[in-house]
Amino acid sequence: MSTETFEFQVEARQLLQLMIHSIYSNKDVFLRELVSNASDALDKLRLDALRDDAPGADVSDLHIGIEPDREARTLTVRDNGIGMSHEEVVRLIGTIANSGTAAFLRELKEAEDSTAAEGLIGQFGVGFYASFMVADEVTLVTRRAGEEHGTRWSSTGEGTYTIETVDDAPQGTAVTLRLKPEDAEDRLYDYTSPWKIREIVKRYSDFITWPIRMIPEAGAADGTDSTDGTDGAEAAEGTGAAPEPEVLNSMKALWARPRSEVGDDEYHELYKHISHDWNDPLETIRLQAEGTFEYQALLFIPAQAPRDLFLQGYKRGVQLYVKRVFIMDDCEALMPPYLRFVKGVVDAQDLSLNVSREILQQDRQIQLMHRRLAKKVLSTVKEMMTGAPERYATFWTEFGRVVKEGLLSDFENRDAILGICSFATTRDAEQPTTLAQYAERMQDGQEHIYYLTGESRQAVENSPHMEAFRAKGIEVLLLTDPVDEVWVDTVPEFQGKQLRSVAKGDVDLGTEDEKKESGAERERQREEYAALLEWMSQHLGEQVKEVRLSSRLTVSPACVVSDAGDVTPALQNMYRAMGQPVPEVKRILELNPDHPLVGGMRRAHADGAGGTDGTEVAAAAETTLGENAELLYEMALLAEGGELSDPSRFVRLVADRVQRTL
Ligand SMILES: Nc1ncnc2c1ncn2[C@@H]1O[C@H](COP(=O)(O)OP(=O)(O)OP(=O)(O)O)[C@@H](O)[C@H]1O
Repeated sequence: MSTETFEFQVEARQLLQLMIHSIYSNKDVFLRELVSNASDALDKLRLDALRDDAPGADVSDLHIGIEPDREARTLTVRDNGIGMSHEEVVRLIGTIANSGTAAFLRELKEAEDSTAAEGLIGQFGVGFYASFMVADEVTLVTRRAGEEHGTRWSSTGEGTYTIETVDDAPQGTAVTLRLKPEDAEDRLYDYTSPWKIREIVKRYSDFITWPIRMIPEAGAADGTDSTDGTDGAEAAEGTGAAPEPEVLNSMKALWARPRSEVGDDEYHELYKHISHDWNDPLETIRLQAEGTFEYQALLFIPAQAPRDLFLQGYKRGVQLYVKRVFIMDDCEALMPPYLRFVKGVVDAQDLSLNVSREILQQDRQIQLMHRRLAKKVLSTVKEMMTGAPERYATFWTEFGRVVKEGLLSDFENRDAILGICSFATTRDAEQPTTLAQYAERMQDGQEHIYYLTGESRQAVENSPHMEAFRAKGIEVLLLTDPVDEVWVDTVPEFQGKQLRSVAKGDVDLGTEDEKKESGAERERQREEYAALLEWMSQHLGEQVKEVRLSSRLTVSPACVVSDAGDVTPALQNMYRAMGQPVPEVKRILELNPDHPLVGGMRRAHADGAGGTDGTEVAAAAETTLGENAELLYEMALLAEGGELSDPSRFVRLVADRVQRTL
């Protein structure tokens, strides 16, 4: 058979270089990755067989074999699972399809020190390629179950790999590593040592539901003696010429075992197996449902949000098992989209092994399960808030943005979701607040929970809309996630208190007495400014629906606000970005009557600039006043971080005025 040579895809090559130069210090995990892949391959084959979808496959003794050969310094991990076709080998082993991994590689390039790099790699896991941490050549021989020919893939990890067709490959996949020399200082151990293999499997792969058999000294078959082990631990068990395979794992389904019997480490290893994350999870959640519809769930909240969490095509959902048999990955029927970061296993007793995604979506029991699991995740986070505030803070930083999507979709759990939200606040530069804490601190006479949405904390905090609130010491929530623009409009209240944007509608702050006192003064100003406001409303009629006096400004001359029920500009932009047409909604220009600029405009208007006496002087004055009105409006837009429709005209008008001061 002819041997073909292929080049690795660029990203794959980068990743291999990293593996060869070993930026990850714990090299033992290569074996976990190979066993994990082998286990997946066995799951897939069993499932196909259950569905009569694997003609010609042998499912009689499914297992994983580990074969060390001390003499040849090789280690082989073998499974008799689904295997790969020639095309699959090229597609799956030579390229990196995972978008998260591509993003990871970009970041890794930027990471300066090796600890940062190790942290990053832990976040993604690299699967099969981890072999190159411990091997200088990797050979994979595989035959897809039911197919006649097999494929041999081989590479030193340097840029190319070879592929050839083979005739005598057994069903499944065997990965043989030519091991690098032992180097304990670099945590590169002797991976032909049965003792080491036992230890690694026990630590990382004990729960794997297939037998992991070690065949000590595979080399014995070609004449080497299996009893010449040098480890003390091995010498004791060297029993002679024909070593029996030894099953290394207990195969117990962790989710079915009582909590008291399982160590946290074991849970964490299961998490790593199903999530491909190399780090421990933030939280482990166990749930056992008894009764008519029996199931067990073991759910995990990762410690870090995956990079592709917000990309289209992100696979959500947990693994579904039926009576200990793996049925599917990413079972989206079991988790709502806003909890799509939750990983784990759900094992149901009363489902058919043939169950399909479509059936699951409609199954009433599954819907009940979905509700129960969502509630359980939310209540766990709630407990974290009080029991482990630091862990909760991590949770919120990583997943808060996603969880808030639930406010738009899961009405049944809205209060529970609001209860675990926290928000940046004007009260504290670092420490966020919950709504309950905010409500507790509300001042006498304050009726609403105030917030402002925007692009960044700085932009929101410096927005003119905040001035009166700052002056009166009223706390405002600073909402800067895109999703905030949307949910605030759909959540009417929290504990009977309305949520109100400081940039929308009228604001009426202060105690009853203060309101009464300021009422008379306001009335006077309203009369004083009536003519200017009317003139400006007309002059700026294209841009705004009204010009009025403001009670929210103390420093700035003007600000732009929306009517209570109107869509904000940010939301309009979001809809537009999604390709949805939105009509332009005009906003309201509010003026600060106590600002000298606004007072000056009133006088200019009263002096005849807004008049209609038709003289040339009056016409010029009106043009100037009109331009000033435009500038005032545009300055207000800039102050809230908005954009101008004609920036060059704005600059020209400002330059003209600056010039006159020189
Ligand atoms: N023993 C095997 N039997 C059958 N297919 C395999 C085996 N090992 C790997 N594969 C195929 O190759 C693909 C890539 O494997 P690899 O370990 O690189 O990544 P992964 O397991 O998909 O994810 P991760 O990189 O996060 O570990 C797998 O998804 C699987 O389809």
